[in-house]
Amino acid sequence: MKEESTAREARLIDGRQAASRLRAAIAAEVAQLGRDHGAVPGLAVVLVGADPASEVYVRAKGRAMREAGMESHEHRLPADTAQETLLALIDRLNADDRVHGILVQLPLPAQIDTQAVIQAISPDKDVDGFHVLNVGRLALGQQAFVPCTPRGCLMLLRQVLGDLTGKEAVVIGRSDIVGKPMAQLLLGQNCTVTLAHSRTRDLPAVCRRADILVAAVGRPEMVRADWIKPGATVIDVGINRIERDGTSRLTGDVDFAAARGIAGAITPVPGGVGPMTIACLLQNTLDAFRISRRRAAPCHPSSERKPS
Ligand SMILES: Nc1nc2c(c(=O)[nH]1)N[C@@H](CN(C=O)c1ccc(C(=O)N[C@@H](CCC(=O)O)C(=O)O)cc1)CN2
Repeated sequence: MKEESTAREARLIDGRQAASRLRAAIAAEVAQLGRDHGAVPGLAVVLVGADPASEVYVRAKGRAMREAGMESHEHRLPADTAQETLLALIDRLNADDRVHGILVQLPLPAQIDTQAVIQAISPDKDVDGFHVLNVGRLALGQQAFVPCTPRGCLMLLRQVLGDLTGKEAVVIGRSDIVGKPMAQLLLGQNCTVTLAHSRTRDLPAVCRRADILVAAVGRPEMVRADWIKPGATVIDVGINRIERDGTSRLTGDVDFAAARGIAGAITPVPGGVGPMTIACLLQNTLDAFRISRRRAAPCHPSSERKPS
């Protein structure tokens, strides 16, 4: 007789499915905008050099934009592009009315100062949410463009847990792109947040406190099963390509196979957070489009002060 396993397995958080639902809803809104106003949201994606992973992501972004009925303006520059050339392109895109969002694919080649480029993007077109104004607005709890990966993580968490109030959340990794904005978003959801990093003392013990554990360190399978509180929700942001037994495969920052026996719910890699990053880029572009239309709208006569 076949022996039945009694081991409980964590619920799998399907990022592909969630992303595909979000993309379908965005496509429907874009179609409606076209019917009502004859207008199309547009995103400019700038790729400098030919990093193979960046090539894959930029192609995926262009495809997703077109599938949602939006315009994708791709700008590919050689790896030895001078910073002034890139800044001049950003200036042109800032002034282009067909471009509602601007994204410069990271990482950039070493001769370019990444911060100088990001800060040159108009904050109203900063669909990556990396401009200092959007970072500050997020920290103050104001309306801001939120970086796509943490925005996607929060959507998945809300889908699984609903209200996050009072939850203990631990974020491992303090990057500007994921760790820091993720911590801000969780604070905004009334979680008790610990932002842990490579110098955190007794990291496993800190992680074991977490109802919500977000791993964003870029170290393959660093988070072991005994770091996880039973029943916790685990979001794995890591995308690490590793070679094993002569083949290459993607793995996250969490030891998925072992963690699945302890966690309550967990994202896989691939198929978890990654697809949500691109879906949230579409959402941010649609948001940028709406903001630009509100700015351009003439003042409605009925809102003007009437003579007394
Ligand atoms: N300007 C930006 N640069 C970068 C960002 C960003 O948000 N803005 N994030 C990452 C890369 N990234 C988007 O650009 C990204 C990474 C992964 C995925 C994804 O869908 N991953 C798949 C696996 C894909 C594969 O096989 O390699 C998955 O996890 O299922 C999408 C976007 C760095 N740069």
